[in-house]
Amino acid sequence: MSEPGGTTSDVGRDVGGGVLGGGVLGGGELGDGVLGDGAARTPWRAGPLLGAFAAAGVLTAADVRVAERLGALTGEADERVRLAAALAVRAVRGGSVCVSLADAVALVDVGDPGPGRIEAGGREAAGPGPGTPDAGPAVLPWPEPDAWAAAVRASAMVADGPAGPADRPVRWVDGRVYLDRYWRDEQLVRHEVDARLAAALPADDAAVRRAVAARFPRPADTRQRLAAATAAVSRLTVLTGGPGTGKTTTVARLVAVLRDVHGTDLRVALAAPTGKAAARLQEAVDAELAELAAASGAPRPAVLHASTLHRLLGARPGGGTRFRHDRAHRLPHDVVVVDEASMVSLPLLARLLEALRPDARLVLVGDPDQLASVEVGAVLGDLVARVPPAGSLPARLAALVPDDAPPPLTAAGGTGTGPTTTGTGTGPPVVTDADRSDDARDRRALRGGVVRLTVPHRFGADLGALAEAVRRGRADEALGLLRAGGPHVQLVETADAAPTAAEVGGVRADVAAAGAAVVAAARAGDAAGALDALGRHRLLLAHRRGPAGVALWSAVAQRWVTEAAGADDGGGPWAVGAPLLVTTNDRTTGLANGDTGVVVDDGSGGVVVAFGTAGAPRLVRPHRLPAVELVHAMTVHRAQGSQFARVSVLLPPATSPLLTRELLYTAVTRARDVVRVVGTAEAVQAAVQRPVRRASGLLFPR
Ligand SMILES: Nc1ncnc2c1ncn2[C@@H]1O[C@H](COP(=O)(O)OP(=O)(O)OP(=O)(O)O)[C@@H](O)[C@H]1O
Repeated sequence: MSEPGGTTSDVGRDVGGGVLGGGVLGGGELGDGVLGDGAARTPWRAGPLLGAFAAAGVLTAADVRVAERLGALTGEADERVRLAAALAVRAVRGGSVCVSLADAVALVDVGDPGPGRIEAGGREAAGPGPGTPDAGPAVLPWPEPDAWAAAVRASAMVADGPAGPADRPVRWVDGRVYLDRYWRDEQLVRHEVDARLAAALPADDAAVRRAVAARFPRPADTRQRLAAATAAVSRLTVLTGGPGTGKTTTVARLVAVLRDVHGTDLRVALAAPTGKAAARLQEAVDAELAELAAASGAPRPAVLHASTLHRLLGARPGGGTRFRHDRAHRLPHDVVVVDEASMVSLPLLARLLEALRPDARLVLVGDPDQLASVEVGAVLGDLVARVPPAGSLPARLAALVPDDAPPPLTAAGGTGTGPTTTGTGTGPPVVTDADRSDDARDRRALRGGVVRLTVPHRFGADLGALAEAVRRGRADEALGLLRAGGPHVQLVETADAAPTAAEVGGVRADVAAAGAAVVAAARAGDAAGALDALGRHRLLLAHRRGPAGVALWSAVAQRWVTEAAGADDGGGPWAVGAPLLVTTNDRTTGLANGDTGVVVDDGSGGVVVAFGTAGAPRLVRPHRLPAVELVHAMTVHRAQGSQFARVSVLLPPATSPLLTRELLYTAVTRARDVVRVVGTAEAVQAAVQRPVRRASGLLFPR
């Protein structure tokens, strides 16, 4: 398991390590080399069936090699079974937990570009990826479905159903095919989450009511009060909402409510998937808690430290999938809050749930409409969308905060128990029309401890409306809002996918102004000022390479800044004012992959690099730094968990497989004040119309 921003070979390691490292088949058979760098270029000896899928670009060499190896190790020669395994490996590379064999045909049919093209972390594959135009069901020798399913279920490679043997590398559950390791993680999450929701916690109702009312006094704070009450009586709270809807504020006050009720000794951990997000969380929560204390005349509470999830769990040197805290060595905390939970992968959530004390409260906070984890799973989205088991939570909340809790769903509306499931009890949930409204969905999700905040407090109305149109998949509306523009929204509609110099004139002005301000502050030795200026504007792209990629545009932006700032040192990585991105995790300095900093004059002829926030800069000497690169532009994936006053997003051509609804939504919502979208109308529409689909079994009853 790698931290966010992990490479494709990290994902490969996950697959190989999971299948074999778990001891199922003996160690080390599938090392990094199988899925690691260069695998796609390595020739392989595929049988005719897998060879056909590989030749069509649906499978990569890595998919095929893993499947063939598993076949050899389990004595399974049937190519149809190996094909199912290869499709499961392919699914994992694309972020899915499993593959539904029935859907696999349709996915390729609709031109799914495949995970080889949409790599984890938004990386593009070096060579042509799966889903090249000539791939399609007409030319692919798909096995006959019933015979295929029967062969898979009967195979020695495959465990059939949840009760199937525990020592098989692949598992079949109701038509879904998993690499077994991910099925186990999914089961763990399912069981732990359901156990947390099964029974509401006892609480002093009067004390909870008093604290909730005191901490959220405004009449309009309804959903925030509901969230705090949920955290008071549920061992799982999922707090969701778009940017600026008050999630962080709610977290701080929710902690205050829990302390009011349970005492200030309550051990609270704040965590986030990235160091950057953790720093933001800590700063915001501490500021809010200090303000609350000041307002009530209480002494300022001790600072609540936030850390990355990996650090909280006790990552071991060298990474790996095991942490110091696990089922045998639980975390000591009474409350664990995880921000930016949309970036948490299924395996990482599984490890966290294992490490939590059963009586500890878990509060997951995030925006499920953003890009999901760079690794496997879209677990926040799944927890919000799944049909939770019936529990006592809604009734408990209705009793505790009657004015804020929505009335329970009624059977008359067909929604009394939420969407029904098909007769076999194993099919997908059937959702009636009455269930589809936001209101019905929110009420149903409350059974799962999910509270969605809906009122944006920070966004300009035009920016909020744009984000909402993108989130809801309304392409024409999103394009209309962009074209109409406003104080917080700009569209530079380009004639061609590649913008002209005139079309990026505004981007250039913003890049140059922010960059020159960074350089000026850095030259003056003003670390806080440099970090502040660094957050004024960010250029975002979908791709790393190519004409619409970070590599090219970062170089262009660097030239703009160098010209604007009159830098005479070429703007290299140690030039004063150079913006740096950390590209690996480093225990010595505590810097994490994704942290950004600025090279600052140290006042005595040398330089230091300032990281952290303007409020609390951290200075690190260059020789102590882990791997860094210049960051005049970054991918949208990288920007997740950060916000900037102004954002310019350069869209790739409409045909780019990276151009998805989640990507555009995440890009747009990185802006605190103004977003500028540069691209063709087709690109905007293509993005909004293309939601990412990640297969997972969490949405199903088992
Ligand atoms: N109930 C409320 N009434 C008025 N203002 C609020 C309320 N809750 C939060 N705010 C304000 O709204 C702004 C955004 O809140 P906050 O940062 O908590 O949102 P967020 O959802 O965490 O945003 P992001 O996703 O961008 O981190 C802050 O200025 C906060 O003080």
